[in-house]
Formats: sequence, C-alpha cells, structure tokens
Amino acid sequence: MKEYWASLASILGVLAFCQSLLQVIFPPELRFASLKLLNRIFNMFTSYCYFDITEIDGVNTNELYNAVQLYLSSSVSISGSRLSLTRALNSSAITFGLTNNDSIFDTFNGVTVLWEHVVTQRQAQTFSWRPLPDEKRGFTLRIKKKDKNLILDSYLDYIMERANDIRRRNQDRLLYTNSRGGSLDSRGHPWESVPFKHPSTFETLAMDPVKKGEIMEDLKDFANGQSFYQKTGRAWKRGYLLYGPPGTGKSSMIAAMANYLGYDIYDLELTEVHTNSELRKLLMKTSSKSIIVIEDIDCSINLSNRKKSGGGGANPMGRGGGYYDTEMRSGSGSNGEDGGNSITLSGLLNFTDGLWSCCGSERIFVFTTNHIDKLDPALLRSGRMDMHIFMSYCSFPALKILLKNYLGYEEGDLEAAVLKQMEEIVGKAQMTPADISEVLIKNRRYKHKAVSELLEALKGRAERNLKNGGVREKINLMNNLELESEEEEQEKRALESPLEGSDVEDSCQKDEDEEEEKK
Ligand SMILES: Nc1ncnc2c1ncn2[C@@H]1O[C@H](COP(=O)(O)OP(=O)(O)OP(=O)(O)O)[C@@H](O)[C@H]1O
Ligand SMILES: [Mg+2]
Repeated sequence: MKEYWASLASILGVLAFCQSLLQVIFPPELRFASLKLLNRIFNMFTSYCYFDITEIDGVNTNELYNAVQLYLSSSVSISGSRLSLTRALNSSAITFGLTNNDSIFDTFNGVTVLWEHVVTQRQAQTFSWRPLPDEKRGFTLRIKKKDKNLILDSYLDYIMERANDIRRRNQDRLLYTNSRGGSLDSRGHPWESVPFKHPSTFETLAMDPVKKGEIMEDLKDFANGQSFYQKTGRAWKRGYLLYGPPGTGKSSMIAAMANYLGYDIYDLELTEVHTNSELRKLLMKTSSKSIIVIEDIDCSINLSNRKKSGGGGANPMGRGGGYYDTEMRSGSGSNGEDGGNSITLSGLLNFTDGLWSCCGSERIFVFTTNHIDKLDPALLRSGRMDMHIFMSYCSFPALKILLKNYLGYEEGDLEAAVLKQMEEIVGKAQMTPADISEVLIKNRRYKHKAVSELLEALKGRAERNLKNGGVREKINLMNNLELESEEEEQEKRALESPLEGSDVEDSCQKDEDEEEEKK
C-alpha cells in the first residue's frame, strides 16, 4: 500500500513538473492543449475536484467571491500567523480574511473542504471598459469527488446566506433622505445617505411592555415571513401608523425598529417631492430590508384635496364614481393651492400599496402623525396600514423603564412608598416620556433629587390637569348650555319664521291685488 501511494505521489509530482515546464517552453496554443491533456490525466489520478471562484467574472464583480471572502472571515481563527484585515465602507467592524495564497479547511454537514486564496499577477492588460486590478484574485475550493453533489447543492447557498448576514451585521445602518428634491447624484441616485447611529432600542423605549412585545413579535414574524407572503400571494411589506402627542416616542420607535431588524431607513420628505412619478422613482431606488418613513403625514401633504376636487364629493368614504381617478387628475398642485406641489393622495396610496410598491421586497412603511383624526380614511382602512400604534402619555410601566434608563434604577431599588405614589399619580399627570426624560436628565447625577423633582413635576401636572379639567368641564357645561339655548332660539325662530314668511307673502299678494284693482 505504501508503495502505491509513493508511486502515485511521484506520478503527480512529475505531472506538476511537466505542467510548469510546458508553461515556459511552448507557445500559448500548444501550451493550452497540452495543459488540458495533462489536467485530464491529473484528474484521473486524484480523488478531488476543484472549483475556481474568481474575483472578476468578465468585467463584472463576482458576488460569490465577495461572499466567500466574508464567509471565511467568520471562520478563520484569529490564531493564524498572517491574516488580512479589512474595513468596508460604512462599516464599523473589521473583518479578517485569508492572505494571498493561504488556505483554510472548512467543514459543512460533516464534510471537510479546502479553500485556497489564489493571487497571481495579471498579464498584459486585455481590453476592458473599466480598468482591472493588477492582481487576479480568486478562491479555489477543493472537494472530494464523492462529496461534490452533496456539498454543492447547499454549501454555496449557505455561504451566500451567511455572507449576507455578516454584511448586515458589520455594516452600519444608513439613513437616507431625499432633501435634494428630485435631483440625482452622479450615480443617478435621488437619495443621500449618512450612517444611522440612533441608540434607541426596544429595551430603552418606554412603553407598555405587553404592547412592545406584540410589536416586536409582529416585526420578527414579518422579517421571517418570506414563505408566508409568497404562499398567500401578498407583497412582502408591512405598514405601521404611529400616532400620539408630540414627545411620546414615535421617532424613537422607528429607530428602535430599524435597530431591531437591522434595516436601513428612508426618511421621505414629501414636501420635497413634486409629482407622483417622482415619488415612484424614489420608491424604485429604495433597497429591500428597509423602513420607509413619512413623518407627520398630516402636515406633509394636503390630504383633504379630494374634498376640494369637483368629483371627490363630500363623503370621505366614497370610493365609487372614480374617486381615485378624480383624485389623480385633481392634485392640489394642479390648482396651485399647494405651491406647485402636485403630489396627491392617490399617488401616495400607489406608493405604499400599488404595483410599484412591490419592486424590491421586505419593506416596512411607517407613517407618523400627531392628529390621526386629520388623516383621510383611505389611509386608515385595514390592509393599508397593518398596525395602528398609539403612543400615549407615560404610563407607570413606561416610567419604570425611564427610571432604569436614566438613573439605573431597577425594580426593587426605589422605596415602595415612592413607587406607589408615582403609580397613583402618573396617569393623572399626563406627561410625555419626553417631559419625564427632561426632568431625569437634568438631575441624573443626583438620583434622589431626580426622583423627588420628578414626583413634584408629576404632582404639579396632575393638579393642573385637575384644575384645567374642572375649568374645561365648566366651559364644556357652559358651551352645552349656550348650545342648548342657541338651539332653542333657532327652534323658536324656525317656528316663527313660517309665520313671518307667510306675512311677507301675504303682504306681497295684497300689494299685487291692489295694483290689479287699480288697473
Ligand atoms: N417612549 C419613549 N421612550 C423613551 N424615550 C422617549 C420616549 N418618548 C420620547 N422619548 C424621549 O423624548 C425625545 C423625543 O421623542 P421622539 O422624538 O421619539 O417623540 P415623537 O413622538 O417622535 O415626537 P414628535 O411627534 O414631536 O415627532 C427622544 O429623544 C427620547 O429621548
Ligand atoms: Mg417624531
């Protein structure tokens, strides 16, 4: 047996020697033919097969090369004697990789494979539309012939998937804006981006834990729901409407969503968009795994424009009679009421719901508003915004989260009596998490003072609300009384008016009769 291996090794050695000799002596055509022949003989004796994954495929970058590089960076042990270190654009993480002509073993489904990073100098520059790097880089994958099918079926898919995960984890999230209006940058992009570093997370977000849990679950289900959306024939997107008073955490919630799912954010400034087609182009240039945000939607666009349009009618729910068509044609800009901004509600609905909304996938739309009552029912109907989330004034569970965030107080750290007082009063105080955060930040170095000032602030607001509430009740009562007396007056007038009317009619008739008689 030993002898067999020795002779096989010497044959392979001779073949390798012949290969390199051929490269030096023969002209290219002959060299190519003989290399092919030698490779065949070589393949007959070896139990391995090899796959080359080059960095550049023709003139295009080979995605698989980048994926393998990233994938191997997660399995290369830091103990290696020489590793290459890279930090990608928009990334705060450093990745390790194989240096030139280095190799590494990897195991997948119990099968061991060998990866080699092959770097050679590029020979005379061939014609290309774009300059190619001086070095030719590629990975060679060595697999036992018997494992070839087993591994190729799923191994490469697995690598692509893992690489995408790593890329997402390493890359900073981006915040895009369309503040340049409709103009494009040098690469034809309408969006400008900056690294997104908002620290808000669901852990720091002060709100009812049950509601928070529901939202997190909904987001996770959405992100893992590719097959569900495929199966049910729905576009893979979801809409959230966040509403509530200012300072209750709507923007913080969006940041928490992005950080939770690892999505980018597209902050769409509707006032910068001039036409529906511009809106569509912006949508087409968003990437998947992103959150498209329209803040203060009630202020961004004249959503009541359909009422002003002739065909819209006054019935806000009226969808018959070509309601949307009329809307399309009669954007507020067309009649100049909106400073030339002709984006319409139907354009917006098409943006979130129409066929164009499906270019790309795994996208979340978030609208925020302080006045849900001002929104058009078409925006609120079920299926359009899948979840309506009310961001309310600070509740007791939310208050506990803020105390933990700013003062580091856990559940048992505060006196039970103080907590009880807070619990009783926080609902009546109607303070937003932003208000409470202000008090806590101001005194964060002196925890006791922070707590006592917070209690004072809560009490003060509760009392004021009670007084205002009392006054408001009185005003409402007076208003009601006034209304009632006004209604009574109107009724009286209505009852009297037919008499007055008949009087007038009668006198007119009398005058006419008299004139007739005179004639
Ligand atoms: N629920 C919350 N949890 C934690 N912090 C909050 C919360 N709500 C508000 N804050 C704090 O208050 C500040 C303002 O909050 P945010 O901008 O999220 O409010 P908003 O609801 O978007 O207000 P607006 O309606 O004015 O846009 C944030 O910087 C954050 O620190
Ligand atoms: Mg906000």
